[in-house]
Amino acid sequence: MEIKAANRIVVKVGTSTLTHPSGLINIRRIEQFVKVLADLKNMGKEIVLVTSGAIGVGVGKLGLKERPSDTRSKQAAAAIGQCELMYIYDRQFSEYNHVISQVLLTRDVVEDERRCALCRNTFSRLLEYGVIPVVNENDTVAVEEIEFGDNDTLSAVVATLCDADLLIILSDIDGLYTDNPRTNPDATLIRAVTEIDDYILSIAHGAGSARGTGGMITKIHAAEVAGEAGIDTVVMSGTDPALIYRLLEGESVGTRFYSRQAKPENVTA
Ligand SMILES: Nc1ncnc2c1ncn2[C@@H]1O[C@H](COP(=O)(O)OP(=O)(O)O)[C@@H](O)[C@H]1O
Ligand SMILES: N[C@@H](CCC(=O)OP(=O)(O)O)C(=O)O
Repeated sequence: MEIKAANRIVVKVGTSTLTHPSGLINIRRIEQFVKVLADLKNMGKEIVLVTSGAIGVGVGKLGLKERPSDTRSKQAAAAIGQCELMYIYDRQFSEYNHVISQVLLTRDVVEDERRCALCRNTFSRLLEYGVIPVVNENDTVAVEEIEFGDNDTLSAVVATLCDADLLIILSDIDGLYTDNPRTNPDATLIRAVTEIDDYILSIAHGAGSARGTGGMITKIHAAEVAGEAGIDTVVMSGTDPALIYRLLEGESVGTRFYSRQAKPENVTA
């Protein structure tokens, strides 16, 4: 599918895009980001937002000096931060007259047919109502993402559950490079990936900052999960949210992972 034609879009934003190096929320970034999503909605697109940041916001609210390293404290911080995070989004989206909803999930919902169907029903009705679902992991009942990872895999699961046309993963880096550009200055950006093979898996490494958790490898796994459902994934920088417009206008932005069903004819990886 041409990116321009994508109508139902899942956008995932991570902690390192939403927060300053201090760990506190990056107000300007969130404002710009919400404005772009609200505008896309006004253009007729259906938007589902998968957002991290609960722990970061909770840490700020508790006045802790740094992000805790033990799971129990991270769960508590997430529980505290989640409502503040939703309050921030609700206030921002309300400025543009958009209604949001909170959906807390665990990525294993897809393993149970009934739970999977319940999630699908909720998403489809929310989208019919014209609401923007705002999704995060339920960190009280699952700890995989806060212990090992990120919300990247969750975003792919959500894209599948919503039958999305496109998954956009906003990162602190502008796409997949031939090596981690933070450690190898000669690494170059890969514009298109038509197959997630051993080479692609070998160049994707872990997180690059104290606030990032999954790194590139979890984004590749997310692209794999989405790809199996016929959904393309774009990994791109979240630094300038307005870049999403350029992507949706058809410009080559970030790294595009083509799903199995959507291999283009003239793309070189
Ligand atoms: N091949 C690669 N190409 C690009 N970034 C890579 C690669 N391997 C590892 N990385 C690291 O992955 C990081 C992005 O993931 P992460 O730190 O989890 O942040 P976020 O979830 O906000 O995108 C990059 O900043 C970079 O340091
Ligand atoms: N669900 C948690 C943690 C998930 C997390 O750190 O993900 P990410 O920032 O995408 O690597 C939160 O909202 O803080």
